[in-house]
Amino acid sequence: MSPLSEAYRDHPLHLHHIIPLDFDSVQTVPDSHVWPTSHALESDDHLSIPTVDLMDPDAVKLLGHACETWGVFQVINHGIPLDTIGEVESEARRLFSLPTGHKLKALRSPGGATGYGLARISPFFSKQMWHEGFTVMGSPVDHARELWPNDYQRFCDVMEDYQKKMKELAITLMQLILKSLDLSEEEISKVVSPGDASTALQLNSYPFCPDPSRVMGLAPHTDTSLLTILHQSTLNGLEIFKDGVGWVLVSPTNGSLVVNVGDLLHILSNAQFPSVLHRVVSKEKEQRLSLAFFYSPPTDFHVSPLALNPAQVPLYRSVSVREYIHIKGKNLEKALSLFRI
Ligand SMILES: C=C1C[C@]23C[C@H]1CC[C@H]2[C@@]12CCC[C@@](C)(C(=O)O1)[C@H]2[C@@H]3C(=O)O
Ligand SMILES: O=C(O)CCC(=O)C(=O)O
Ligand SMILES: [Fe+2]
Repeated sequence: MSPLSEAYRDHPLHLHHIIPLDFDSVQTVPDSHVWPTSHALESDDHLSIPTVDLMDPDAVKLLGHACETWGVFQVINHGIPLDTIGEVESEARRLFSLPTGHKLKALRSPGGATGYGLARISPFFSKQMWHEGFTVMGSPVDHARELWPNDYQRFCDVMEDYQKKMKELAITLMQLILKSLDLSEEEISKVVSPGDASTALQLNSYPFCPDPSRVMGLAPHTDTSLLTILHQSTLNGLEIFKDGVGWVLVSPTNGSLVVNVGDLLHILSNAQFPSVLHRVVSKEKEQRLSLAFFYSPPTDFHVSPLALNPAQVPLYRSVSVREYIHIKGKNLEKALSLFRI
């Protein structure tokens, strides 16, 4: 078991917060999944998040500016081949296309972090989300064997290769972003070391829905990471919350990746790079897929505000990644404020 999985073992969830609906068997949206409908109306699709070209000689400055003003940006020229993304998507589609009863063979265990199930944030909401996920931390072989006893190798190879490439990209992005904060090479290498990091890959599926305006794909949340690298398939649905504006749609563009600041970078940057609240609401009935890769320091790493100039005071106290996960599991969006000095 990876140290990151262990960090999630402390608060086992009830099975009804893990087992998704049998989406194939319903013709109408059950009451358990009906959310107040106002959310379907309020997004702004005229504004768009910044795009950063990783090959741009000014990438450091552009990334710093994007993190400061939006907390989220699209990255292009990121070096991840389109074929690689396509393969992961196709394996994810193969998994989510299995009959519900079959997918339940790989159900996340109550104290576990990996496998098939509802989003971890489910217990915080009285209505269920129109969502199913599959969480991978390193090798998915145990769960893949449960799904395909004789044919799991390809799934594992594709998921492991993607995590390796995503980790390299996450490290590159983190190094550039921390450079924009004026951190020294030495400080940067303490936060970002290729050898050890906590990472997770989340395959998200928002199944076909007879009435998309009444459901919530993924409820508003910030990620518990330094940063998250997201690939969305062709369908709209992701929205981010921008202060003074409201919900802003983030449309998928072919081959680009969405990067967002998570809570741990929020703390590390002393709130200069705020973590961004986001959600998934779709207007389409069709199934939507996304792939989210979460990058964090090792679980025993202590995160605290860095690179403060003499005029700045730290706004957050030091917290280990493990403790932050623990507090977030109990308090969700209040977690950050609990570490405020
Ligand atoms: C490494 C991570 C990050 C997790 C928990 C664990 C594995 C699954 C991730 C997600 C994916 C879906 C949204 C989220 C909010 C959720 O419910 O599960 C994420 C959560 C977090 O960012 O806190
Ligand atoms: O599906 C999406 O576009 C967003 C997924 C997400 O926010 C997550 O997995 O944390
Ligand atoms: Fe997220």
